[in-house]
Amino acid sequence: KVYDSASDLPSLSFDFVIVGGGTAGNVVANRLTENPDFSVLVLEAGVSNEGVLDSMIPFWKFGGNLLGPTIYDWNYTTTPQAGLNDRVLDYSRAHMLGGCSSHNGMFYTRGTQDDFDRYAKLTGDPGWSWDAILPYFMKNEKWVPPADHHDTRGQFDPSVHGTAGFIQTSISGFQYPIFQSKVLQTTKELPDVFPFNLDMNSGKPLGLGWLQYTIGHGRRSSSATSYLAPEFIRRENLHVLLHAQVAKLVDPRNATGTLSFGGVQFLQGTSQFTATASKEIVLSAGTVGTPNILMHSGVGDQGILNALGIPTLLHLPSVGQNVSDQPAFAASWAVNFNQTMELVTQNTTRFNEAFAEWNRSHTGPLVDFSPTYVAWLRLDADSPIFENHTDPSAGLDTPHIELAITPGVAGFGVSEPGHFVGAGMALVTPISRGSVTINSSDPLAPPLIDIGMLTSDFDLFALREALKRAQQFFEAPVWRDSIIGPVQDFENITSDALDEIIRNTAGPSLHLVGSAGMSARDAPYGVVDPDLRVKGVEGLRIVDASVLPLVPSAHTQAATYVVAERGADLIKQRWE
Ligand SMILES: Cc1cc2nc3c(=O)[nH]c(=O)nc-3n(C[C@H](O)[C@H](O)[C@H](O)COP(=O)(O)OP(=O)(O)OC[C@H]3O[C@@H](n4cnc5c(N)ncnc54)[C@H](O)[C@@H]3O)c2cc1C
Repeated sequence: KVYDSASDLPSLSFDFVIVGGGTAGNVVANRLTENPDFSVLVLEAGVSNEGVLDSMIPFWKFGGNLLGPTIYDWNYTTTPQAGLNDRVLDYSRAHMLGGCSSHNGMFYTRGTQDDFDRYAKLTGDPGWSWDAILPYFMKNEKWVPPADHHDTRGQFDPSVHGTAGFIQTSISGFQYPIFQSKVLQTTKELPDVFPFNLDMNSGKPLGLGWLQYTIGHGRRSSSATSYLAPEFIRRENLHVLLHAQVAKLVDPRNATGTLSFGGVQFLQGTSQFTATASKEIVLSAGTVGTPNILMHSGVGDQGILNALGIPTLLHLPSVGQNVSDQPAFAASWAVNFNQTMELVTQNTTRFNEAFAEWNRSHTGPLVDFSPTYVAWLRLDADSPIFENHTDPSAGLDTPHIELAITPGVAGFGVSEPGHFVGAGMALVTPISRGSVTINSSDPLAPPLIDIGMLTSDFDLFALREALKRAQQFFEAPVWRDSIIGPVQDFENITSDALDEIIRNTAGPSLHLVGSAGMSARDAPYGVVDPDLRVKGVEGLRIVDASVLPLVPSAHTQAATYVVAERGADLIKQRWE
């Protein structure tokens, strides 16, 4: 059941308390309550996703309405980013059931075999390898036909997808035929740079292929709509409390010589409550929320905690450190055909028609976030940057660069009239690192989010290369008759001027990971062991994107879902 008020809960004592009803937390809640003997409380600070149209309609303009400042977002900002000319950026984290899966861009990209094999190596646990994790991708996924039921043969590889899982995935369900044929023709004209890849979720994504989304039947599929669907939320042993912000873990004990916590303190309005877990507390508050709670509970770097007068219960200096996100920017080109997203974004009548169609049948131009192909590319092996930097990618089948090719303006900042094609460019293997830390002893004060963006010259170099590849893409012969010109002239500027443009316009992909990274059991760094148990604490696990020690070369929700599916299995193995 979902509750709005703590006073309606049947009790404040459960077997498991999960902090955060987000992308990962709801997976764990569902899986644990498959066992009728386990009682579970989920504490979610945010609001319900129920009936929130902006969360249901995939088209980017709707999800965009949920980003800050709104009640659906924590409305965080970063610290001034030195690599971005000291700009302070909005840093969105969802404040609603389903977490970021309720308001993200829905790209469904798993990362590479190399990424997961590297997690296995770093943790010393083969259970995190690609082969061991693949069944969890399958368990999470329910592949469905696109909204328009077009023939998808040759657009994906069914053998690498799950059809009986929870999160619905599909290919774009609205067609832009001129754009599509040109994109596919480009893979034929420039096969060395942009070879066609049938399925970017096979573990080997290099090349260009059809993007897959966490969208089913024209609607967003989130951890809230799936793992907390009515048939699950009905379970007698599952309790989800909204508007419940966890302040810290309380009632520390040391009876067995190892630290444990008796309860979780949370606030609803001005009232304070403590929920207890007889088996385990699971932190699933995300890469920003989880380290924040740990530090306010006295688990973190002693120096930071001492300075704020927070008693250190466990000196764990890696808490909140080593975070990374993928820097991104965008470029667009004006075109002379009108089959682009601007058909609806720049024409109110058509937009209203599309909205009416979506309401009627969940079909039409609003069924995709921004119908897209993605090219996953490596930097040239002989790039001069490798003279000073070791390749940060996990292996030779892992991309450095992502180009999201869209039938419309990319970056969403351009409002001039016309029709466009665009490239969203990201560096998916950043070297720059940042931190999530605190500068107040008040658990309700926002944490300090320093994403360290573009502090490595490797990252800047890679973004410059990404732009070159995007230019190369739209210079292929097939585009010649249709490109009118770039929205921003990157051709006739110096490389210093280009760096300035990047530093002034690049932003985060919002794929933050690493603030509670997993490491090998005996490693002198890291926050959780390969079983996701907080090192040095009994009865406390972390199951969310914060445990990924390095960002996968992809968008991060799919990796978060498999962390959650495996995390739930690890917890069950301990208690069943
Ligand atoms: C705008 C945006 C677009 C994105 N686009 C994509 C995309 O297209 N594809 C993709 O793969 N990834 C995307 N991502 C990233 C991806 O969504 C996240 O990596 C992933 O969802 C993180 O899951 P999580 O479970 O770690 O955290 P979350 O989903 O953020 O869940 C954490 C939950 O904990 C709650 N919480 C936090 N603190 C507390 C507290 N103190 N007490 C109680 N509850 C608390 C939060 O309200 C939230 O519901 C995007 C992210 C954003 C923000």
